Amino acid sequence: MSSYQELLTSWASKLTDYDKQEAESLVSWLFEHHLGWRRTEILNEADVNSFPSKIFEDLERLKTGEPIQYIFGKGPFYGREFFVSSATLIPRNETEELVHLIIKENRNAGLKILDIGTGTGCIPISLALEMNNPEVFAVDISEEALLIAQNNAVALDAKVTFSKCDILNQTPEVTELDILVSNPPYIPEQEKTEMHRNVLDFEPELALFVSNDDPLIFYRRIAEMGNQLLKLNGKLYFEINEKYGNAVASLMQDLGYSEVRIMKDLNQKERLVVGILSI
Ligand SMILES: C[S@@+](CC[C@H](N)C(=O)[O-])C[C@H]1O[C@@H](n2cnc3c(N)ncnc32)[C@H](O)[C@@H]1O
Repeated sequence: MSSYQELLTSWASKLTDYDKQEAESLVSWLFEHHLGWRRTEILNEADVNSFPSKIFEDLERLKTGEPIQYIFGKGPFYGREFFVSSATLIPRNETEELVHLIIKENRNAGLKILDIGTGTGCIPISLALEMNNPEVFAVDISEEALLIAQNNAVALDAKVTFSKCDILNQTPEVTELDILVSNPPYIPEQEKTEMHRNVLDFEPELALFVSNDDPLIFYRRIAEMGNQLLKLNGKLYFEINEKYGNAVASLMQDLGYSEVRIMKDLNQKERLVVGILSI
């Protein structure tokens, strides 16, 4: 028999890819998922022999650096659980901030919105459920991702129209938009070497990387498309690589967007750029 804290410490020490705090948080998530234990509960003793075998399998997967969201097949975003798969990015906290900003700044009813590169559908589904009766569309190049996004919309009872579109070569068939939003791939290939292996080995390359030669390719293409797809005074919201705030902002200004703002996330990193189409 071991105490909760002893087990937590001993299992966390096996997750050598993570710092102590991260590892303990992952193990406490494992305990909650498989055993219904909450971290706040004080358990005097636990009999490891009574644990379901799945928890040991999942611990082995965690040890390889596999993100816990892929192991469980779901992850939290803006107060809801979203299915994830190896074809989708795991929704991030920065993206919750993007969603929060859009909700806060757009209170009118019936706004027409398009999300480009939707992944799990976390952005359009959250907007569909939190905003005032919007009409929401979303596209992605990946059919597997679109299937997951569609499942999320059904499970969460959100009305979103999904379609397949390669936005580097096609234009979505949705016009007169009030809001265009995207968190596109934005990591130059050269940054791979600096990345943690739980991202590199498990998250889809298609969702993450752009060529070193043209890291802003998605931003330029989407901002250009915004000229056709947005209404006059429609808004473009981007999540960005913190290194490219000024470059994305000036590209937007050149393409006819005004009141362009670069905004910081809670970690004080430049993560969002917003502009209004004014030509
Ligand atoms: C950084 S992920 C963002 C996923 C999701 N919006 C989120 O914030 O969690 C970028 C998404 O863009 C999609 N994507 C990549 N290339 C694309 C293309 N040419 N056309 C459309 N979508 C693309 C990927 O499949 C991926 O789902």
